[in-house]
Amino acid sequence: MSAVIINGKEIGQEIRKSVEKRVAELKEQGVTPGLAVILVGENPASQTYVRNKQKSCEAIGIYSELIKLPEEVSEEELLDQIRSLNTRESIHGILVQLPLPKHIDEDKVIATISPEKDVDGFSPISVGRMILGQETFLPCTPFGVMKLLEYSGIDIAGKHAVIVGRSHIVGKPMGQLLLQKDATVTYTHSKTKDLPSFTRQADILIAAVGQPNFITKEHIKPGAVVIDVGINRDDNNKLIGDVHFAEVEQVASHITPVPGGVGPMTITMLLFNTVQSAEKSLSQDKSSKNM
Ligand SMILES: Nc1nc(=O)c2c([nH]1)NC[C@@H]1CN(c3ccc(C(=O)N[C@@H](CCC(=O)O)C(=O)O)cc3)C=[N+]21
Repeated sequence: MSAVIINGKEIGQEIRKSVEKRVAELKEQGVTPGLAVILVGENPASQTYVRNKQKSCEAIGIYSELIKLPEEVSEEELLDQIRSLNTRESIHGILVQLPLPKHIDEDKVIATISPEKDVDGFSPISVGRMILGQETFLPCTPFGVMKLLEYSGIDIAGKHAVIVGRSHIVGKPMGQLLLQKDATVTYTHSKTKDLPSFTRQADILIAAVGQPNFITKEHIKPGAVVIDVGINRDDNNKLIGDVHFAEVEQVASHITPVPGGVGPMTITMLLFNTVQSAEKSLSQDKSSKNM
């Protein structure tokens, strides 16, 4: 028996089509959704990601603007750029590509992005709203995973979800979103003792470790749903996940591949959030004019 492979590329395409329709409707009302991407320095991986984000925007009619800053840019100058984007009406989403150079305080930078334009969902206000179940932008990767589960017809309520990894941008918010859908959630991490004893209890396993092929069949309960959030490069610079796909595929009921699983969903939800932000600004505009 082998697992159903959850096709993130296909599900992402389907969602992008509906986002594209919303872009067209916004344009009919005179608004073009706009995303500003700030890239600091010359990190080749970051350059590739940013290019992909811009291409994806262009493909569905979202305006995207790249702000390239040199590696040595001062923190204050970066903060000024963000403050100026916060007030620009044509910009509905602001994304600061991570990681940032060491001399810049990442927390401070993220906290400067207006929560109303924080389409990454990384700011403390956005995270607080998410945990309280309030209206906010959800972080794109965990949001994308929720969509993968939904489109694949996987029930969450009452299921035991085990998260491996507790990063601010994936593990932590992932557990919160699953909790909101009534999963029983266990967080595990690098200090967890006897990891397999936890992961083997998972109906839904989220691997967000950052180590290639870390999750093997010994970690998996037969019939589990396995979501691989890992993006690692092997010796030949090939993209591989945190899950040993060939092995785990034999025991899981569903599994996401790398590439073609969670990755394409991350960008899809960024587009989704940007369009959502533009729609919101339009409706607020209308209501203020009616006052
Ligand atoms: N502020 C910020 N927001 C981010 O969302 C953010 C970031 N910084 N820094 C870096 C990570 C990484 N990330 C990915 C997005 C898409 C793919 C993706 O589409 N991957 C494809 C393959 C791409 C390839 O082949 O290189 C896939 O998995 O199928 C991967 C990784 C967003 N990140």
